[in-house]
Amino acid sequence: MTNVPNIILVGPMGAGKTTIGRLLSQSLAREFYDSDKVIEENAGADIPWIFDKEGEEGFRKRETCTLVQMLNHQDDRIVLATGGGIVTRDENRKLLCDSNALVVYLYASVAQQLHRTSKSNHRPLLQNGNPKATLKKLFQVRDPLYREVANVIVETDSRHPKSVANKALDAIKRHLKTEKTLFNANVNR
Ligand SMILES: Nc1ncnc2c1ncn2[C@@H]1O[C@H](COP(=O)(O)OP(=O)(O)O)[C@@H](O)[C@H]1O
Ligand SMILES: O=C(O)C1=C[C@@H](OP(=O)(O)O)[C@@H](O)[C@H](O)C1
Ligand SMILES: [Mg+2]
Repeated sequence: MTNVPNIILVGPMGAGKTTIGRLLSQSLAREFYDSDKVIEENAGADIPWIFDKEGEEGFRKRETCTLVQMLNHQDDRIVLATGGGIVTRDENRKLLCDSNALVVYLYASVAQQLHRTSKSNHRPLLQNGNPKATLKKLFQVRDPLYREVANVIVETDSRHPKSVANKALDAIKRHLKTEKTLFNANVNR
């Protein structure tokens, strides 16, 4: 599938962006990047450390720089998994919408987000207070923002990662086919 543009995955914590992104990159024989990992490599420190020393604002600045860096990537087309908060800055949403990338929103219910994030402690926003209430609050604010930037939405609840990756690939192909049909219809008008 050489005609598939850069693929960028957005969605809440625990939607499976990192996991599905890696699987998609293998299916498409592409480089895989995770914006959180790139931020950590650039900073020489992990995300909990960045939140602790620079606050969320410091992390968001680094996240925007990383998004710009990844969108300017000169190599072959890539698959990029983002962090769940990438859509919170207007600037980032504009970057995503103005890019040629195909943006996939991996949807997960709050119950699934909670279940899938409960096994790890590397997400600073879920370390204090009530994780369920936090995820619910974030989802209310962010779900419309994910929808605003997405070309394709893939539901991930009660599915194995491999079937979600296959479902995403099918949805991407369908989207590209529709775009091509619309383009041809306009050209032949
Ligand atoms: N579709 C899925 N079904 C079951 N578990 C999943 C699914 N997608 C991801 N997971 C698991 O959920 C956890 C969080 O996934 P991750 O890819 O880190 O999410 P994100 O990057 O969106 O925060 C991991 O343990 C992963 O193995
Ligand atoms: O939702 C968020 O604001 C965040 C999500 C995390 O990434 P994942 O969505 O991959 O967990 C990471 O970027 C950071 O902890 C903040
Ligand atoms: Mg991730």
